[in-house]
Amino acid sequence: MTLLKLDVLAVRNIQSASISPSPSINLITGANASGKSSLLEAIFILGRARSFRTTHIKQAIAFDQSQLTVAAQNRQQNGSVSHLGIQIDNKQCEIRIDQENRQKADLAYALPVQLIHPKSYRLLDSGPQIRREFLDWGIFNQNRNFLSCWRNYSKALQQRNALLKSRQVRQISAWDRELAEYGRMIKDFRLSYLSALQPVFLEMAGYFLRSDDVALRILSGWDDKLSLEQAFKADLEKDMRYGFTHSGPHRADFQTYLNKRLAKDYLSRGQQKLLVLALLLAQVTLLNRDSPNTCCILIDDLTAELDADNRAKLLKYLAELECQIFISSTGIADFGDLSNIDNYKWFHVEHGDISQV
Ligand SMILES: Nc1ncnc2c1ncn2[C@@H]1O[C@H](COP(=O)(O)OP(=O)(O)OP(=O)(O)O)[C@@H](O)[C@H]1O
Repeated sequence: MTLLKLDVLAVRNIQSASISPSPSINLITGANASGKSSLLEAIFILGRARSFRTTHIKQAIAFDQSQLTVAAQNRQQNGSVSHLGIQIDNKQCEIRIDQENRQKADLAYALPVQLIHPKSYRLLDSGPQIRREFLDWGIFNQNRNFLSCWRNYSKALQQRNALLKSRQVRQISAWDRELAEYGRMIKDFRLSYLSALQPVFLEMAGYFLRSDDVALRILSGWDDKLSLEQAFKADLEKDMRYGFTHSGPHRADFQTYLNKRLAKDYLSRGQQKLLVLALLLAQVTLLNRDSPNTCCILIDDLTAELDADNRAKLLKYLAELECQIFISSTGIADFGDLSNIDNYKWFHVEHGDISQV
C-alpha cells in the first residue's frame, strides 16, 4: 500500500490538512506542540481505528468539533487505487472503503500500520497484552486464516466464562473441546510466526546492537506438559472460583533474550529502545519480504528514540526498505545527512497547519 493523498479533519489541533506524501520517506518537522504527533496519530487511526495516545479515541477529536475524519487514496500492491475513510464522533465509528461501509479488520488489512514511538520500549517490560498484540498483528497480516480462528476462540471463551460464572459444570465441559481446538491452532500460528521472525530479528539486532545472540521464547498461556483440554480440566475448580478461564492462548506471552539473558531485566533504556526497534523493524521487514510495500511505518519523535549514530543507521535502513514511512522530529537537522536518501518529502507543521517544504 501507498498513501497517495491524505486528508485529515479535526484531529487534535489539525483542523484541516491535505498532503500528497512520498511513497518512501516523509520527514515531518515542527516545534513542540505544533501537531506532528497528531498527523501520525491520524494515519494510525486510519489503519487501526484507534489512537496510540489514548484509550478514548474521542479525545483525539479537535476540541471545538464533534467528529474527526481521516481519508486517503491508497494505492494497493496490484496498482489499483482504493479510497479509505474513517469518521469518528462521540458515539460511533464509521469506516468506508470505496464508498462501502466496512469493518475495522478490513481497514487494518488495507492499511497495515507499524508504529515506533518514545514508549515503544514498553513492549519489553509492560504486561503481556501488548506483546500478544504485537505477535497477533504480525500473524494477522501474514495469514488471513488467523482472524477467523481468533474470533472463534474468543467467542467460545466468552461462552465458557459465562458458564463458569453461572456454575454450569456439565455445559462447560462441552465447550472445552472446541475452545481447546482453536487454542491449539492459535498456539501453532504463533509458534510458526515466531520461528519466521527470529532470523530477521537476529539480522536487525546485529545491525542495531551488534549482537548475534538474540532469541524469542513463546509462553503458550498454559502448562506445556498438558494439552489445553487437560489444562482446562486441571483448572476447573479455580476457574469456577474466579469466574474466568485461567489457561489458554489469551494468557500467552513471549520473552526476549539478549546474550542468553532476559532483556527486560538487564538492558539499559537505550539498549531496550534499540532492541524493540529491531523487533518492530523485523516484523515489517518480514512482511515486506513476502510482499513489498505492504506496510506503513510511523516513527514519532526520532530524537527521543535514538542517538545521532543510530538515527543515521535507521534512516539508511529505512531508505532501502520498500515501504512508506513517516518520521517526525523537531528540526530537519535531526535527520542528519539526507544527500543519499532519494525520493523523500519534507513537511513542516505549524499550529496544526501542514505545508510541504
Ligand atoms: N483534542 C484536541 N483538540 C485540539 N488540540 C489538542 C487536542 N488534544 C491535544 N491538543 C493539542 O494539540 C497540540 C499538538 O499536539 P502534538 O502532540 O501533535 O504536538 P507535537 O508537534 O507532536 O509536539 P511535541 O514535539 O511536543 O511532541 C498540542 O498543543 C496539544 O495540547
